[in-house]
Amino acid sequence: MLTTLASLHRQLVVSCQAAPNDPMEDTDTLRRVARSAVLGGAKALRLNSPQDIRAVRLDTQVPIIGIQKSYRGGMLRITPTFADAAALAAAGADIVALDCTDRTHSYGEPWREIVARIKAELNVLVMADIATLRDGIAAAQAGCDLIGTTLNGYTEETAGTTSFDFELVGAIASATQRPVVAEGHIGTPTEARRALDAGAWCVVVGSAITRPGTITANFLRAIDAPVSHGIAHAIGIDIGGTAIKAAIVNSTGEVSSHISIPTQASGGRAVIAASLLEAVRQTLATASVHSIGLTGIGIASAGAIDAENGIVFAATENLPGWAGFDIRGFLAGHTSLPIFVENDAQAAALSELHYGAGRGLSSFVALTIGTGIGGGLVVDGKLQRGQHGFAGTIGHQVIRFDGEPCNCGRNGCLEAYVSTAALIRAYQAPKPLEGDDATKARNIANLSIAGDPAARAAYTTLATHLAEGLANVFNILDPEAVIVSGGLIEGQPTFLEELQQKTQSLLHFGTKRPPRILHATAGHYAGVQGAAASVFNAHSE
Ligand SMILES: CC(=O)N[C@H](C=O)[C@@H](O)[C@H](O)[C@H](O)COP(=O)(O)O
Repeated sequence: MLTTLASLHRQLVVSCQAAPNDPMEDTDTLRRVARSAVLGGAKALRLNSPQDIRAVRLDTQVPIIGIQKSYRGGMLRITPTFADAAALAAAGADIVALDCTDRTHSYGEPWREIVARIKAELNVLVMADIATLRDGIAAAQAGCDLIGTTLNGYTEETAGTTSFDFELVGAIASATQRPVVAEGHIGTPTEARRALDAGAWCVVVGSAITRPGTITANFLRAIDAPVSHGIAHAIGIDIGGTAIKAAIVNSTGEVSSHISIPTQASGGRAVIAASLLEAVRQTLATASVHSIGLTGIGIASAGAIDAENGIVFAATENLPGWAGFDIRGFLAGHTSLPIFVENDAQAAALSELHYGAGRGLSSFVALTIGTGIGGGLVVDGKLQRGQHGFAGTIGHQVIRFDGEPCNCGRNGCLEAYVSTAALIRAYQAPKPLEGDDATKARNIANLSIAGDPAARAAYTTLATHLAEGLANVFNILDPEAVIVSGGLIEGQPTFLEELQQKTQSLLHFGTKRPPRILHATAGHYAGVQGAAASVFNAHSE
């Protein structure tokens, strides 16, 4: 039996079954399908009923996983009794699989009893068909030899899952140390390979190989999808400290079906990840309802991002526990769409490049001013991420030696002088403002727009400090422009002009090369658009 198990390691098992009442539901037909699969290289088969097993055994000695499907009471149960298991073993199955989910079964015997009797009375391995990690752990404790993800998506708890859950495989493998069979919803060779790389012992593929009706329907779905006239769509997601924005974005930058979900950042990594998943699920569902074919999912997140691997390299306590999180790996367990991850400020720069003030520019720096300063750097029409994702971190250049404390732990960073908090500090109010920092800053912004001298003076202070930083940027990089954005400076009548003059006066040979400072035009959804742009960019490369 151990050699059977060893022979399956990293191999493909083909499930040769037909849906009830399908024209393929015929033992001789499935026998031929099985023979063909073995000729093609399948190292094992999964078959339903003693009858099919006996027929296929006449042709091949490859291991057979035997099941007895039962649909009594309208509910599918795999191998509901010990007698079923014994009949499968007698017909030639090497492995008997049975339903080990913890849902209530309206008929048959308790699965633990069946497992115990198979182990005591039959000379076969036992495979647990499960739906969740919890089921997998229980099955391992009950002594099952293999654990298969077969029923993920088919129980009430997991209903709605129509793609393979790569994360589940890894989680069961590490929690149980048992061989895990990746089974159910594996639609392509790439997914089969990915399941093995995610920790599966072997892969079972059924419908994608042996059900012509399902394969045909899949082709038709793609053919019948609305004509897109060359316009692609992607999901764009922007993870911020308070909200996660998500939308469907087309390749011209148009944003639709946008939603916003509270990040609940104080809950830490698991809670933020759950909010992210919810945003992805809702947007995928919307795309599906409207039959919108998606090219991929782009995620913009605060923190320094290892874009190549889709991992958060470093993050501040605005997103507690976020540092080190494998965003791509996490989402890959829930969708087969390709996933791209960018830093949020770098995504905003991408958005300006493709859909905003950066169109037609080949080199620029885009800054977003808010609770801090985010920056993105574009050179020769390409976003520069740097070796660790930190390129464009304009906010942490020191402009005052021993100056104001910065939240990075140093003193005198530009960000300590140009931010929401800095604006509030600079505002010498006749009477103190009410509310939280965001409310206070909004009030100052409105007062300044209305011409209030104290508010205008606060903005002048901000411009004076930002000019120090921008002069450095122009001196070091000599870009075509700097593009600035952020609610704080939107609609401020004289801010940009003042900033431009102050920067020029500090700049080396400033009169010969007046710095070009532009307002961003991508707008409120810049992060979401930029995240989607990273998907389209990857496809055009
Ligand atoms: C839920 C259920 O009844 N699963 C059955 C189990 O044997 C089969 O119908 C599936 O075809 C098999 O699991 C392989 O999955 P997929 O066909 O998605 O590759």
